Amino acid sequence: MNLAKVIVDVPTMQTNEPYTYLVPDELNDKLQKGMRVIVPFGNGGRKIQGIVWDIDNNGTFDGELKEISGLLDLDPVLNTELLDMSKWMAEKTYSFQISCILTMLPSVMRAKYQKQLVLNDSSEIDDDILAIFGDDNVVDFDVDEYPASVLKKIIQYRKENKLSVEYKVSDGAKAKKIYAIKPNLTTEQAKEELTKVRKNSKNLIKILDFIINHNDKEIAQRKLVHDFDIPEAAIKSAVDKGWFARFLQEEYRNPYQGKIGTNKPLKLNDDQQSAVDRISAATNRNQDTVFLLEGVTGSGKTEVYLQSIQKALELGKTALMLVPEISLTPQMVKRVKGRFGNRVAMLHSGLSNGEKYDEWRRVNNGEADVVVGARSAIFAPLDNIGIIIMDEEHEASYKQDDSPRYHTRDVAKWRASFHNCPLVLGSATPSLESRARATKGVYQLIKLPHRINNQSLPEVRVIDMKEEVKNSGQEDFSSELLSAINNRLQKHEQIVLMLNRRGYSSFVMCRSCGFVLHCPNCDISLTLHMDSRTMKCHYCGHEEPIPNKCKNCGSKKIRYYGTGTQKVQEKLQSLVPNARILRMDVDTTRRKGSHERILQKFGNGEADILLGTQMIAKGLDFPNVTLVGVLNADTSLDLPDFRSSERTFNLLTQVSGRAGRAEKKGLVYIQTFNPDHYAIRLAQRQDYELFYRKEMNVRHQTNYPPYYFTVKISASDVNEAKAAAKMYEIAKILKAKLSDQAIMLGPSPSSILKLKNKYYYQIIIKYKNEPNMKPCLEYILNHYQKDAQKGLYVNIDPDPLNFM
Ligand SMILES: Nc1ncnc2c1ncn2[C@@H]1O[C@H](COP(=O)(O)OP(=O)(O)OP(=O)(O)O)[C@@H](O)[C@H]1O
Ligand SMILES: [Zn+2]
Ligand SMILES: [Zn+2]
Repeated sequence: MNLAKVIVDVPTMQTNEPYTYLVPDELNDKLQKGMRVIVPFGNGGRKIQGIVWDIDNNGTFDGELKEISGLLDLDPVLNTELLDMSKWMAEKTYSFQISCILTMLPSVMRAKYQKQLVLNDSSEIDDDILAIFGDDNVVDFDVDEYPASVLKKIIQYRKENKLSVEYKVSDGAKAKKIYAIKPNLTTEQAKEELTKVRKNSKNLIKILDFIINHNDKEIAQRKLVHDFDIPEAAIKSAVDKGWFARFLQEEYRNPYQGKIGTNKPLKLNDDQQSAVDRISAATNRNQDTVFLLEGVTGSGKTEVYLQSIQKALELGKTALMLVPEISLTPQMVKRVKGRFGNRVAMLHSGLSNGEKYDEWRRVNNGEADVVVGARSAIFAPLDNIGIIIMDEEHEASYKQDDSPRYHTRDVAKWRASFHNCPLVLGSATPSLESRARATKGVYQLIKLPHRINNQSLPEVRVIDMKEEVKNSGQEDFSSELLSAINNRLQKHEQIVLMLNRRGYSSFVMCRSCGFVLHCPNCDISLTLHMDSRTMKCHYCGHEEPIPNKCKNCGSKKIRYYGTGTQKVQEKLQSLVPNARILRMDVDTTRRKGSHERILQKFGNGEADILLGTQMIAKGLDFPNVTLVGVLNADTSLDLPDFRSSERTFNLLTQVSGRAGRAEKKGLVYIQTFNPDHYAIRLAQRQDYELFYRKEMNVRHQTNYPPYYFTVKISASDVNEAKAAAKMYEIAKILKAKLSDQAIMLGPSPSSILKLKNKYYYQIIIKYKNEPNMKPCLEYILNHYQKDAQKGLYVNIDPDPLNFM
């Protein structure tokens, strides 16, 4: 028997194993591992998508088998490497293999299921039901489209088998097709025709001229219209005459077409050169070494990446470079595309789904051998990888927040060892975990301690806002920062200002009774937004009108507290009326391409000040920026998370690094209410190594990573008591199964207890050596799976980055 093992698109624990199907004869020679198929599933035999995990041409099976119904692909969409990886990843992240597989593929390849209503027997069926079908026997069927009276009848007819409901699997992965033209005439024939056409048939003459000059050329119809000024109607009549063959051709959507110039490799300085030498030696020798490239801001890490990629390409290998989403700036694209041209595929959220699919196919077909992208680009279907790079390796966005909760760094390591190639982790402020591994010699440490051209790091001044408020009542702009802003405006130098809170005011409080307006769905206060004149929840998107009286006591004494980017922009504009200010935050960058447009404008000198949230802290390389101001350095310090010092240090160091990157010297102001906090003091010195040692001490004393491993288990339910009770139950299991060296924090409500109408309770376990941990977590996952049907979800987050 020809059998295939298929991983089905039913994400439950019971279906987390491949299912066996019969391969029908007509698919025998076509079916390959890693293809998407349609298979019947369950008692009703509804059709779902699956992935072929394995094929056995001499299989035996006792019992009844269903047949594969159809193929969705002509070539495999997952190679054996990615198939193996999906299994490893499912185990590592306590998730379902099918979820991992779907995460690896472009979203358009996740099949959609369309319910259909089928008419089996039209006798004795009411007219209003027959009308649904029109002339067909099958129609798409969405339950909410019909009134209850109609649904009732449908249910009855179903019982009588006159109607049935089926599922159609529809594949969203469609290549874009365009018309292309190819001349059918030889040059001689065209010349011959030319003597026959009338002198005033201008368009036909143009067409024949085209054929005479380009007679073997295939050309997009659109191009023929554009470049040769031939109207579509004339092309059609040439097709009718048999001069042209017209056919449909696949076209890649290329968002960068023709927009990017070229650039040449720069002459490396000694530190950069020795970095490239060490990295490419590993590529040469097929060694899966992990390098930690610790380079201060502006030390030229990108050039090291590009030249190391170049070396891999020279050996006929491919390269994968990951950057945080927000660093995929026009500058970054220009540098990489400008260096390697069309060989580069870009994968990021700024592209439409169609564009992403096309870029993915260029990689899958081997047409692109350099991939640059954000988190999910780690799954790009490259063969023969010679180098993997992760820029800003400390960035939290490398960890996915939903299932599968993978960290890109772990996947990158897996792929590097599969391909026997180096992995380069780069940052000015490496994560403590990575830096500690470098100390131990697990990673190779490479340092770039100086800025390019030996420009010094900018001077950083810390301003105590407690004093400032006392003396001048100023909350947003200290007098020192303001005079520095004025000074730069006069000199026509540029300014970057960071305020880590968007919106206008962070909360609204009644001064009579102290009532704060909260989101009805979440345990979070609503933020005032002036542009839309609404109160918004930043977690679930809930919006409501700005209140004019207190919802609790009816008082009109309502005050807005705290500031966000919108309010600061207003204030700043009134302080420096002639300055041109650009604001960059989630609200101004929602539209496709707006992020790029803002940065382009700033880069072109069309604005003096770039004001934004942490979005502006990373990667920007503008030579004319000489002043950076952090308006409130404390926002990330106050969070109940053991990494808050590390995050604050990183953010301040990164944003400081935007100043003085070229010839002109940079200056940075950090405004804070905690001027003596070590994270702020050390960020002032931009001394990563000292911060690392200090913070390692803190972690050692408090038993946190990198000294301990952590795992977070959480339960959520619309009923708070149920979520809490479940966590206490789980706590009991954990206590029974784990050693007494494991430290358990909780059960406790999560810091945001209520989110999108669900309550969250959690346990955090810190542990060192706990052989029982994996089986124990798997037991919990299996055991509580059934509760998901009732709306109670138990989630496991290994090595969580978010403790709240
Ligand atoms: N060898 C070189 N010669 C001249 N200029 C260079 C050289 N290497 C890099 N540069 C330039 O130095 C500037 C800073 O480099 P780059 O942006 O790569 O720094 P970085 O280390 O990534 O900094 P950050 O961590 O702050 O993003 C860029 O404008 C880059 O073009
Ligand atoms: Zn009130
Ligand atoms: Zn909400």
